[in-house]
Amino acid sequence: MADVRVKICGLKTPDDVAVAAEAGAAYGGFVFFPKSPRHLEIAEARALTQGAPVGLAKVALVVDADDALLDALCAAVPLDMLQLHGRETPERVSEVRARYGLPVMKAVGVGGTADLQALDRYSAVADQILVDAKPPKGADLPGGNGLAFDWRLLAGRRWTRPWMLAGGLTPEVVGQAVELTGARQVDVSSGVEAARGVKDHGLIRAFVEAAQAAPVPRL
Ligand SMILES: O=C(O)c1ccccc1N[C@@H]1O[C@H](COP(=O)(O)O)[C@@H](O)[C@H]1O
Repeated sequence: MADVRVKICGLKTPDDVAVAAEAGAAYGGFVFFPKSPRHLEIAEARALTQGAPVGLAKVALVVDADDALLDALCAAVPLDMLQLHGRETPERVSEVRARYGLPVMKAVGVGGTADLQALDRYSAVADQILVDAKPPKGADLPGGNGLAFDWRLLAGRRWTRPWMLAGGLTPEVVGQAVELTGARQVDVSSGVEAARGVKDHGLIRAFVEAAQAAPVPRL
């Protein structure tokens, strides 16, 4: 059985990057959103990603970014994927894919069955979809809040593109989340932190181990 692939998001230091890679994460996420405690300046991200092991796919997380930001980011930082985590329309997803030539993962917030249609819409245009918890009304961040949604909403759902489960995952619950949803990829930020925006290296290792030990059901 193939391992569950893990993304550790909100990496901010060279040690965060090294520990995520050594632990066996497939993706490292770098956040470009000034309201986030995980926000990086482009120069910081350039230094971090240039030193990253080749096996770790480098994902830039942006929120409703305009072309000026994406131009600067893509010119300076060696990236493997863009994660669009705002209110980007399907048309904008297609535009970003075409303009930058990088795979695009579109995040969709799920709070109830009404949100599931959006997953179908975006899976037609994005390379991957990220199924996250819908942020609470008035939240500063559209993700990275450590909140889970009811994973049973995904029961029996399939998409044509690879997808990743996110939202409130921790080393303790990731196994159950994988078992219930059949996710083959998982993403975590808050659940591997000692304080908001500060990664805990022991928790990163524990998360990757728990995710990779989870039995993925044949759904
Ligand atoms: O991590 C952030 O600061 C962030 C900011 C803006 C949008 C998304 C963000 N993080 C993403 O949110 C999900 C869930 O995170 P958590 O594990 O519940 O904290 C994950 O995909 C992060 O990549």
